[in-house]
Amino acid sequence: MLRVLQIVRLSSRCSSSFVSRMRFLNGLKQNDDVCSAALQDAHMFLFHRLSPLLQRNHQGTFRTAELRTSDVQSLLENLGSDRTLLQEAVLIGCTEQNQAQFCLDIGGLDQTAAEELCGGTFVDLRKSFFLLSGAEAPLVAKAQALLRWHQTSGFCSATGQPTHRNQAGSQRTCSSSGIIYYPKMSPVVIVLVSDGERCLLGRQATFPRGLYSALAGFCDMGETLEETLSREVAEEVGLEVQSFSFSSSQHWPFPQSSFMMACHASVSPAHSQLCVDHSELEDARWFSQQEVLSALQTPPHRGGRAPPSPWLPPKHAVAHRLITEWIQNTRS
Ligand SMILES: NC(=O)C1=CN([C@@H]2O[C@H](COP(=O)(O)OP(=O)(O)OC[C@H]3O[C@@H](n4cnc5c(N)ncnc54)[C@H](O)[C@@H]3O)[C@@H](O)[C@H]2O)C=CC1
Ligand SMILES: [Mg+2]
Repeated sequence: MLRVLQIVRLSSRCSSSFVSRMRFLNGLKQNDDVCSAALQDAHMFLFHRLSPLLQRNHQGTFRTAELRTSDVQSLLENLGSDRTLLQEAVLIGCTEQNQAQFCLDIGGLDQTAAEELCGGTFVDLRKSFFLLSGAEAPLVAKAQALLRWHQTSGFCSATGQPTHRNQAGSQRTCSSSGIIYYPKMSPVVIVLVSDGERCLLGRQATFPRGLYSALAGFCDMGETLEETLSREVAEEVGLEVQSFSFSSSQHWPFPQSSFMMACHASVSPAHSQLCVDHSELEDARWFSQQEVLSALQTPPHRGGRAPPSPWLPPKHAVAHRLITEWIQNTRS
């Protein structure tokens, strides 16, 4: 109990609300009692078999359903589940007012009944990620990644024995060996290559028709960011990078959690002849500023009619940010 009070006092004494929130969250991860107390009055993000619950408002835009712990408790009772399912909730963040945010997957319960009771729909993450705006999309992606990790990490890979989670869901421990497991992400470098005048975009055969994006590749064990970047560009399009700069990063939930590190890179215009590895990319091409600018100005493609060419990644993707930064930098 003393520890609980210390964490609450430590958080509330801090002058910066950001520092206070980070200390509060860290306290919840470290202390199961504090976390259990926070779970009793928290914001809850509901999932059904890893699809988040969304509601449509009067303007036709989508939001995550705003549920509190007490709403979820009533829902579980109405669906004939016992309240202990709530203990499977996973901590994902906290509001500006230091109110904890948790997610919970109720995949074992009746989906249609849950949707009727909540007035919403469970929407596949690939779709919901692009329907949501602002801070909601990354929060839902994070929640789904954590829920998926718990669903696939029930046993220790060294002993085969069950693992048990802490209350926050930030780690799992093997009941036999004591090995601690943490949620896993794969580091990926994504790079927009330019020759000064044009930028290089490529597409995999599995991309939707017309979609071109920046080059991307998983980091090999032991590689630095710059080594991955140079290797991927060499492997995929046969070019040698001269220089690069870091732009920003993003957690990307598809197909599984990746940590995307986004960079700009330049190659010499005298050595810009592409030699595409077609086992990795269906196509890769240089695009002029004008082509990229008009693709950026095309309204989002919603299916039906033919897609624009090139069709660029949506705003939530860090590839979109790289492309808009390149346009700004080359025009200024
Ligand atoms: N957020 C964004 O703007 C964008 C994100 N991406 C993401 O970047 C990621 C990497 O891009 P790719 O060109 O597919 O990578 P890639 O060029 O490294 O090729 C994928 C292949 O790498 C191998 N691989 C090595 N380590 C792996 C790991 N940890 N997980 C899975 N496969 C591994 C597999 O054989 C796989 O088929 C993809 O998951 C994709 O979704 C790609 C473009 C834009
Ligand atoms: Mg690649």
